[in-house]
Amino acid sequence: MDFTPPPIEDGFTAEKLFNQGFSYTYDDVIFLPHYIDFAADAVDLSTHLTRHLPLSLPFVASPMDTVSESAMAAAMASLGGIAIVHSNTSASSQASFLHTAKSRRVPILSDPAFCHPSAVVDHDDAFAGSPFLLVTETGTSKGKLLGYVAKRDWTNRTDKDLKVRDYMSPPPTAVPWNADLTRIEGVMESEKKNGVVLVRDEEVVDFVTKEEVERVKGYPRLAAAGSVGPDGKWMVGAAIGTREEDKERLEHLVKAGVNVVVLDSSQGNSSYQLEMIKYVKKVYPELDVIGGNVVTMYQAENLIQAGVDGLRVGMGSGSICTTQEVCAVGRGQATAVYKVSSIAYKSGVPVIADGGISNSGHIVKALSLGASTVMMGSFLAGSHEAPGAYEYQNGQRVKKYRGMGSLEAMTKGSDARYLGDTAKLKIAQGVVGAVKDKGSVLNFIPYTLQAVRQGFQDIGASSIQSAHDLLRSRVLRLEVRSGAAQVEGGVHGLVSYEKKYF
Ligand SMILES: NC(=O)C1=CN([C@@H]2O[C@H](COP(=O)(O)OP(=O)(O)OC[C@H]3O[C@@H](n4cnc5c(N)ncnc54)[C@H](O)[C@@H]3O)[C@@H](O)[C@H]2O)C=CC1
Ligand SMILES: O=c1[nH]c(=O)c2[nH+]cn([C@@H]3O[C@H](COP(=O)(O)O)[C@@H](O)[C@H]3O)c2[nH]1
Ligand SMILES: [K+]
Repeated sequence: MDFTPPPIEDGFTAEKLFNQGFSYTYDDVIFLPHYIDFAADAVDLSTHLTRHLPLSLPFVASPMDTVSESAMAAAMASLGGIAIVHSNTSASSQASFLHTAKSRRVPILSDPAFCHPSAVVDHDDAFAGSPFLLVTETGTSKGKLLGYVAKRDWTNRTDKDLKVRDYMSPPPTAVPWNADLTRIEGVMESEKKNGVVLVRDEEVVDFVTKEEVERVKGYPRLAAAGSVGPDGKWMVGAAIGTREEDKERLEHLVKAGVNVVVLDSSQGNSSYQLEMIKYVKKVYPELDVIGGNVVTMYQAENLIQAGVDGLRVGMGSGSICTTQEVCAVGRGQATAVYKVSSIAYKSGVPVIADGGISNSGHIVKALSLGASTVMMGSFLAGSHEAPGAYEYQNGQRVKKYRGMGSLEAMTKGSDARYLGDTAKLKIAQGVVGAVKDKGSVLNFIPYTLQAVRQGFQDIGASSIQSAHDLLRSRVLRLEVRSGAAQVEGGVHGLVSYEKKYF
């Protein structure tokens, strides 16, 4: 890697560009290409989420209730990234997201329901949204497995008044919880079965079908390892708030093996957050804590002094955010990422660029302006792994995606934090919407990663660290794009076209 500035002065350094009184976002700026002396495949995108938590992929799923629950957590960890499970639910149910994701080493999750052999299943509520009902001696996940009922078969039965034991299928073969796809597939083949159950410590954790194994096998393979913590399980993060009751929530999460916590707030530079950072670091010194959100150097410095291990950057930049409109505060995301990173790196605190990512170019920009990872909401919502069911809107298959500060999300759980304890008037800082079906993150994340590698190659950065070095040694040059330049940079002048990336 060559860090000598090009002999011919051209473009602006980030330092100059971001100190002119404008708030810029990703689309405003464009990098000038540099010099290529390595292959795109050689670009190493491994990184750190926090001081002590390495990732092989710089991608983080946002703590939102339409993005990150168990399935997203297992999928992101299997790819080498991580998900932060949301806290818009009870502490025990948030802990169960961790438990479920950490109970397997494959990104497959059918979340089966359980029942007793003498149960009569006369309503599909018994399946709790899962395709399978597992029948155990105790009627819970912890008893001996006696058989199972597939919802598909149950729906066609005319004798639903019978006890389950009278029509259940025999129990599938058990496989240890941490078996990988090859092993699971091997067992299915040798036993000539179309499904197996994953079992851990006498607990049945899931039912894996051949169909699901085939689906996952069809996705691109990443060379990078999955994110496995010191406990040998998938790494999963969790969001908490800054109220007294969040200390109890944290205790539940720590028991469930949480690998990192995010103090989830739009304005992290508060006495509440500073106190919570100190509390977490004192009570759980081994646990890394991410503070935020911040967009200024001053906010960042306060949290760094309080002891954060990572900083989440972004205020009002999210696709569902209305904070800048409602509160008149925030910052253009490119400026925010650059400014916060320029102070955080001096203390070795990694920055998470949160919000506003809608294409691979935005990821290249975030990482090259100093972030170590990107946190995404809308980019991952609408995927197979996001919570919720698909529906149709104007003939398009979509999934719901909503802001955590939308009226709907607040009504569901974040009421206390939004209303304050005494406030009577609810003001939303987010909207409820829908995003189109994107398929599985296991499919589109590897392609996105490859696009990011190509961007890195163009600017001459062979790793995230080298991108940061290019930035700080003033070799990286950029410019602001005028409105017309932005139009020119997009597809233009065609009567019709189809945008297809892979
Ligand atoms: N990144 C962004 O631009 C934004 C994100 N959001 C998301 O919405 C959700 C909620 O964000 P916020 O409203 O900022 O949550 P928050 O919990 O930080 O703040 C809600 C209210 O509770 C108060 N509060 C917090 N701790 C307190 C304590 N210990 N005692 C008394 N009052 C206390 C705060 O001052 C604020 O008035 C989060 O998921 C956040 O990520 C919301 C708006 C903007
Ligand atoms: O102003 C806001 N009101 C909200 O209701 C809200 N909910 C989430 N967020 C933030 O947006 C980020 C996700 O943004 P993207 O969809 O652009 O990835 C998230 O990661 C959050 O930082 C909110 N911001
Ligand atoms: K916005």
